[in-house]
Amino acid sequence: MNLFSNYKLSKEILMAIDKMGFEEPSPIQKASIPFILGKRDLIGQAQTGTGKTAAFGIPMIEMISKKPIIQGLVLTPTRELAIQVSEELRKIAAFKRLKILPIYGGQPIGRQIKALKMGIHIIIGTPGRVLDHLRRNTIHFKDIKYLVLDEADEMLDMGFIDDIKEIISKTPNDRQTLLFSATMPREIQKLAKQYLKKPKYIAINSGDLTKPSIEQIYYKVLDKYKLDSLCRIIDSHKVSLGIIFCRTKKSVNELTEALQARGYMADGIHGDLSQYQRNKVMRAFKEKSIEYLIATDVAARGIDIGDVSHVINYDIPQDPESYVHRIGRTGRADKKGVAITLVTPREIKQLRTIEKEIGSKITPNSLPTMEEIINLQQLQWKKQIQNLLDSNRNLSVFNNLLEELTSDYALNEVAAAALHLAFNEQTQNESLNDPYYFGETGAKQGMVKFFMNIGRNLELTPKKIVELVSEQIDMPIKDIGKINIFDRFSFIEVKEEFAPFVYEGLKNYRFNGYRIFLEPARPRS
Ligand SMILES: Nc1ncnc2c1ncn2[C@@H]1O[C@H](COP(=O)(O)OP(=O)(O)OP(=O)(O)O)[C@@H](O)[C@H]1O
Ligand SMILES: [Mg+2]
Repeated sequence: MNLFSNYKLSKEILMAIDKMGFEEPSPIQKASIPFILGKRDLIGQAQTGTGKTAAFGIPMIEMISKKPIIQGLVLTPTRELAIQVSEELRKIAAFKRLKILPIYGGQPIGRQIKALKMGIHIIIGTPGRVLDHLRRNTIHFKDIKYLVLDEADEMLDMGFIDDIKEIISKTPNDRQTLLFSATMPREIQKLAKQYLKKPKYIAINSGDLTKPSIEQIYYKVLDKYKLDSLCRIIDSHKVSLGIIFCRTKKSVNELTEALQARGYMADGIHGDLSQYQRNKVMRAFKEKSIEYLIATDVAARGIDIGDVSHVINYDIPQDPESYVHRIGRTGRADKKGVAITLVTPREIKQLRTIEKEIGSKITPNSLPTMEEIINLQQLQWKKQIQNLLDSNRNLSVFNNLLEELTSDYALNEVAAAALHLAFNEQTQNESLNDPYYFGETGAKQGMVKFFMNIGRNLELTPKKIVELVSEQIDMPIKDIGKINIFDRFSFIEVKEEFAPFVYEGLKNYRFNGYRIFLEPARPRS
């Protein structure tokens, strides 16, 4: 028996829920559906991917009458989310046959005006475009009974607040108002009380903003090796679909180009692209014709694509809320997911702040070595070769070539050379991540000491060494530790968490053609 039938829902709605494959209500649905049916205002907070859309969608669609006037309004912060929410609500309303229309910027307004004349029941819109229609008098909200702010904290955030206030002022006072988000900062709750009548506050797992089904890890990387590090990371994980977040539109463009040039199936999305392009990229990603979606925070909130196995913060998010929403694009409904954050030396503090705010730990991981990646790739090659051989595909075009080669070389030599060529030059790169020693080295507690031999770089003054080292690790050395210089031999002692950066930044460093030799100080025996 479908557990949704415990609620006072009509047959049309229950049939739709059944068809959507929902067997039992999620915790936020359990808590909100009866409450909303009871006509009360509500602030609902529950983790990402736990069904907040249906939590407001089911009772709202239940209560809306078939009379063809606009009775429901859902506001969302982005166009992609408006499209997605209207798709989900259409499924819920499939048998009741309500007309549901997304209206958002970037779409020809004429087409929307025409559609609005078709007798629409529910509008899902972005604030700017909704306001545009209100001002043109092409939309009327005097019969609105239900107003939902999805991603309420984002919606009420400074940039949107005036638009939202103006929209709300055009709706009747006796409307029911519902706010939903995975994050609900305290200020927002206060502000919300202005617009809600005696709202009930429902929070599911509010102490733990992120889901245990999302594995959270981070890698320490240096800015100059970021792209390389990213490639190593994604090559060593089994990514089925990945969203890679960048801070700016420019870095989305640059990373997209760099990944495409390296043969990854990647495409970018951000607010400066045409809506046509944005829709095209989203569709390609959903259909899996691209594997990596490179995005700004425009894709951070609400987007629900079930098979996203990995979210990668190429640039660390600006605030803990953004982190929560970004990583919530994976591990949705009952699925598992992996969230990876790249952290440069200057960003360590920010990572700690995020950890503190979200109330869970982000585990450090070390970059896979070249050897590990080669092993992994060899496995993939093996599989591909086996598949090709098993497919009985006709490969006779190579017979002549093979005959010529095998008259001079052994067959296994020829095969190995062919594999080498196919396998490309990657094998020649050196590892970025040789293991280093973290033991008792005479370093102070919580510090790691490296032995540094500057070879015959005799013109290196102590001041110059400090300067060069700071430059290489992208951080003033005085901020993270110190250097002791004794003639050609020196020690660098740094806080433990910065040790990987120092090692990665210095171990292959050359000055005037001489390599600076760096090795972790051995424990005193
Ligand atoms: N009761 C249910 N049983 C099974 N699947 C469900 C149920 N409710 C919702 N889902 C599915 O779970 C997925 C996530 O739902 P939804 O997008 O509403 O999450 P959300 O809580 O709004 O997340 P976010 O905070 O990221 O916006 C959707 O694909 C939805 O269809
Ligand atoms: Mg949502």
